[in-house]
Amino acid sequence: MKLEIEGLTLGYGRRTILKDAHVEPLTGGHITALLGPNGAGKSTLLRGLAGLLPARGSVRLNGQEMVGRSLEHRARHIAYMPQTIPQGVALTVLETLVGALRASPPGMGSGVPSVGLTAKAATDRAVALLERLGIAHLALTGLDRLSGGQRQMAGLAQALVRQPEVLLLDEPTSALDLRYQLAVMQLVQALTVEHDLVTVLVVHDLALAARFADHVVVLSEGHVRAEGAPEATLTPDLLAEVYGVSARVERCSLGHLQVLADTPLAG
Ligand SMILES: Nc1ncnc2c1ncn2[C@@H]1O[C@H](COP(=O)(O)OP(=O)(O)OP(=O)(O)O)[C@@H](O)[C@H]1O
Repeated sequence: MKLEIEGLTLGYGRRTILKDAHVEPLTGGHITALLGPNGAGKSTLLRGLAGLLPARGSVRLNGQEMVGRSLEHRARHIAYMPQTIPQGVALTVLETLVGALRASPPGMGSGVPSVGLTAKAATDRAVALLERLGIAHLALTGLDRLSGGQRQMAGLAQALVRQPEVLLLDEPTSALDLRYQLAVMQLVQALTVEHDLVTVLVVHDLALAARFADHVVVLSEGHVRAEGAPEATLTPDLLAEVYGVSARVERCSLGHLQVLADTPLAG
C-alpha cells in the first residue's frame, strides 16, 4: 500500500488553507501523525485526503489518482473518522456498523467484499470488531446515549468496520481516558501492521505521537514545516518555532520520547 501526496492545495471556498503540500510517500503498515498548532491545517489535510474538499494537486493510492474521483470511489479505499462524531443519532452502535457494512460499495478494502453479506455475517463481523475494541458491552446502546469517549470509540469502530486500505483519524484519542488512549493507539498500531494500512492521524499529544507514529508531519500555517521519524523531527528548536514554546525532549526510563513544554515564548 502506498499513498503519495504531491502539490496538494486545499481550502474552503476562495480561502486557500494548505498550499502546494508535498509529503514523503506514506507506506502500508505505518502510522503517520499530523502535528502542528491549532489552525495549522491538520484537519483540512485529512478532509482533503478523504475527498471531502475540492483539491488541486495529486493524491495517489497505489499509483491511482484520487483527486477528482467521486466520494464513493474514494470511500471504497479510504475510511475517515472526523474530529466530532455526530450526536443525536438514535441508532445503536451495532446498527450503525451493520448498516455501514451492508451499504459498503463493492470492492471496499482488502477484506471480504461486504456487499451481499447476510445480516448475520455483518452482525458477526461488527460484534467481533467491538470485542476487539473492548466496547462489545455498548453494542445495543444508542449513539445518543454514549459519553464523549464512548462515542469516539464507536466512531473508530465505524471507520474500521469496512476494512479500509487508508485509515484517516482526526484526534482519535482526544476524549479518551489514559487507559483507552493507550489501548486505542496499540490497537490502531496492530491493525495498521496486520492489514498493511496507511494510517494517518491527527494528534495533539506529542508523546503519544512520538511513541506510536513511525513518521510525523509537522504543519504550520498551511505548510509542511518538517517531516520524518519522531526522534529526528521533534527537536526543541522546531517546537519553539512552530508551537512558540520552550520545550525539552527527553527519554523516560522506558526509553519513550517525552516532550516537556516548559513555558510559552514571548512574541
Ligand atoms: N469549514 C471551514 N470553513 C472555512 N474555514 C475553515 C473551515 N474549517 C477550518 N477552516 C480554517 O482552516 C484553517 C485550518 O483549520 P484546521 O481545522 O485544518 O486546523 P487544525 O490544524 O486541524 O487545527 P486544530 O488543532 O485547532 O483542530 C483555520 O484557519 C480554520 O479557520
